[in-house]
Amino acid sequence: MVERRIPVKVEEAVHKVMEYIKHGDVEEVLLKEACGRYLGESIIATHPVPPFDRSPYDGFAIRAEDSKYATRENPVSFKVVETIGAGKVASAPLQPFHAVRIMTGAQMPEGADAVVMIELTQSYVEEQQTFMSIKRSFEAGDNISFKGEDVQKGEVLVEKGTKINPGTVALLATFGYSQLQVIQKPRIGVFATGTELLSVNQELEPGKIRNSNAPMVCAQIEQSGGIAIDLGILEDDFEKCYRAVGEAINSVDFLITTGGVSVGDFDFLPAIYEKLGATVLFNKVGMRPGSVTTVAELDGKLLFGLSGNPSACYVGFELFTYPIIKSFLHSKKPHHSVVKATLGSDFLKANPFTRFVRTSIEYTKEGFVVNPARLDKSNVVSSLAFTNGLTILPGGTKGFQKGQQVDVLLTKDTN
Ligand SMILES: Nc1nc2c(c(=O)[nH]1)N[C@H]1C(S)=C(S)[C@@H](COP(=O)(O)OP(=O)(O)OC[C@H]3O[C@@H](n4cnc5c(N)ncnc54)[C@H](O)[C@@H]3O)O[C@H]1N2
Ligand code: MOO
Ligand SMILES: [Mg+2]
Repeated sequence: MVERRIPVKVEEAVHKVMEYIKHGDVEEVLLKEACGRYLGESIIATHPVPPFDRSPYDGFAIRAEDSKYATRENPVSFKVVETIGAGKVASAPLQPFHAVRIMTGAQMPEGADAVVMIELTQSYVEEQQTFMSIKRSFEAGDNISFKGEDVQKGEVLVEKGTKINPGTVALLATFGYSQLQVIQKPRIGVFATGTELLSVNQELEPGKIRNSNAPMVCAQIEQSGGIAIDLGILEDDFEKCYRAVGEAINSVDFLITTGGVSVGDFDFLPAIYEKLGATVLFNKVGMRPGSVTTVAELDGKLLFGLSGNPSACYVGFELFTYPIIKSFLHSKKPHHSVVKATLGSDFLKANPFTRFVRTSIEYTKEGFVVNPARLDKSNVVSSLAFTNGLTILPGGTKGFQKGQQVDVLLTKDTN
């Protein structure tokens, strides 16, 4: 008699897994290696940005009050006393009716309180002295990029647990972080189980297929910010699988197996979890594909028993393993984002379980539109190449029609 499994709701299954969140420690990396990693320390502004008042234009720094009576009919002239490019500072405080020719990014001379763009001035030379004149007045503060206008000293700019993007790298560089603390990546072992499995470089043989799950899952792990450790293929042999799983768990933060979790004669994972003394969080989820996804816990470590069917394996990872990886990385938003979209095709057949349709989501003038990515069956692999989201069709007695609004889980890593 086959054991009857009680399905748990998807949200409940996710909730159960999230009770075993483990947060990663920090490690130091060079700034050039930091993009894509998660901040292990908050970035706090150690100085204002810009650190000094500076000119946002190529022009002339003046005292605004000297320009008060400048008009088209009565231009006011300034003696140009020096020229400073970015990186240089004026040699002396600015005197009345003097101007410093100043370039974008250069520090404002002491005493100057406005900048006139070059295009609004006329320069001329008299007795070997350069002058410039202007035909309108300026207010104090005109055309100045003020110290601290971008960032105030002491501001907490980016919090620990934020994914570092090229913009974050710019900020880190601004504050002199040539090296910084990031969260260690979780090490995740992956076993593909199945006597039918060949490695990628093997020729097909009768009854055999190439192992596509492990390379896919390793890519999913890497894309989510973890380190994938491909532990190879295990034939469906209880003792061999039991020993391999038992040993591997000690050297990784999480362990994924694919296949062998259903009720077949050679589906050994349930018995392996039992013999290992692991606590099974659930072994059936009210979803399609991936209903047989099983998650167990042993000594605080999670064992993800993903389904062998490629599409079910993919979905199981994105729903359960992805948020655990993100949580390990201290992400404050560990789950994939969900957006509203319009169904581009009919799904008329009702299903008691929540369906996660591998979907190609497109952004059109009318908003997001979703269509199934090729054949929507648990055992297909081809749809996965065109999947960038999972359309969530709640279980029930009704089907869904083209044009209906649905929720879509974006599987592209946006967090
Ligand atoms: N009597 C029942 N049979 C099945 C049930 C059920 O409830 N009762 N559930 C079905 C569902 S749903 C799924 S999903 C699969 C799950 O099977 P397993 O997770 O135990 O996986 P396997 O049996 O090992 O393999 C299933 C399928 O996937 C192929 N596979 C396995 N590993 C890989 C890999 N690394 N790369 C590519 N393809 C792989 C394997 O050859 C099988 O075709 O069970 C149903 N059966
Ligand atoms: O678990 Mo199976 O993937 O529901 O199709
Ligand atoms: Mg099976």
